[in-house]
Amino acid sequence: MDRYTPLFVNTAGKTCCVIGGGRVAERKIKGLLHAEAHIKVFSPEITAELKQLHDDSRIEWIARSYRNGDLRGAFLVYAATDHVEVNSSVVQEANEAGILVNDAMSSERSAFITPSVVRRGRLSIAISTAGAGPAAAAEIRSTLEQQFGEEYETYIEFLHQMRTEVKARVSSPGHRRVLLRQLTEMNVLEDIRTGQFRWWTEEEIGNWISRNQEEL
Ligand SMILES: C[C@@]1(CC(=O)O)C2=NC(=C\c3[nH]c(c(CCC(=O)O)c3CC(=O)O)Cc3[nH]c(c(CC(=O)O)c3CCC(=O)O)/C=C3\N/C(=C\2)[C@@H](CCC(=O)O)[C@]3(C)CC(=O)O)/[C@H]1CCC(=O)O
Ligand SMILES: NC(=O)c1ccc[n+]([C@@H]2O[C@H](COP(=O)([O-])OP(=O)(O)OC[C@H]3O[C@@H](n4cnc5c(N)ncnc54)[C@H](O)[C@@H]3O)[C@@H](O)[C@H]2O)c1
Repeated sequence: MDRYTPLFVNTAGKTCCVIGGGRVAERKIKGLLHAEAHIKVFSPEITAELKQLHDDSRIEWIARSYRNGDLRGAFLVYAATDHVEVNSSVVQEANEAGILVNDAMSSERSAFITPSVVRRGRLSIAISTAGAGPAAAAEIRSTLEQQFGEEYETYIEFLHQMRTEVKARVSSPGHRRVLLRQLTEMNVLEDIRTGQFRWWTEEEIGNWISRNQEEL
């Protein structure tokens, strides 16, 4: 398969099962933890870092090999063992139960694939090569990380704050659209980069909205 539908899935509080506890499983788990999923790991052994997460009660660990039935109640499933037959059984159970599954050994068997991700607060840029070259995806991530620096976290948070206020205070969709477009035309990113940015108070936001609305 060479064409996929990109999605951003809300996994907060949802049970996600990971079969296997090696380096690859650890990477998938860190991504899931970032998105506040409830993680159940089935694996006889796990990495030191996963052991620490388990000791800190951040993940659930079932310290044994995978058994048919383990996926009951799962929202998403990741097969990340080093045994192709185990991964295939996991995929089969998930498919029969209608649960979306990722097989770290095969994009062909996977219902979804894991992208490489640039994270800047609310901004996520996900990259996939449709399984053709995961290392290339990671390299492209590195390039994009240079282009989209840490300043984007503040920038996007500012836009979010302003958009929330505009939505609350301006009822006309046409006016909202014009105001929101004006926001992206301001030099906020440059101000953040040069250390001149400061957060606006609620009063300042209100004044900006009134001033700009008068001009519409
Ligand atoms: C992006 C990333 C996300 C993540 O895992 O979080 C990810 N792989 C990453 C790294 C990576 N993977 C591999 C290497 C070693 C170098 C090499 O072989 O190239 C490295 C580099 C490294 O480890 O540094 C080997 C590898 N990967 C897969 C196979 C099996 C196969 O292709 O059949 C094999 C061969 C195994 C073997 O030969 O034994 C399969 C998949 N890997 C995917 C994702 C999915 C496709 C993504 C896409 O569409 O591009 C897919 C299909 C399934 C999935 O896992 O969802 C993450 C980078 C994160 C980052 O740094 O940003
Ligand atoms: N998708 C990717 O990003 C990617 C990257 C590199 C490698 N891979 C593939 O993923 C596989 C796993 O890589 P790794 O580096 O994490 O390997 P690893 O050997 O470090 O980890 C394998 C894990 O699977 C567990 N396991 C083995 N049999 C099991 C079973 N029956 N039930 C539950 N858990 C079981 C082991 O205890 C171990 O924790 C590799 O063999 C390779 O084919 C995928």
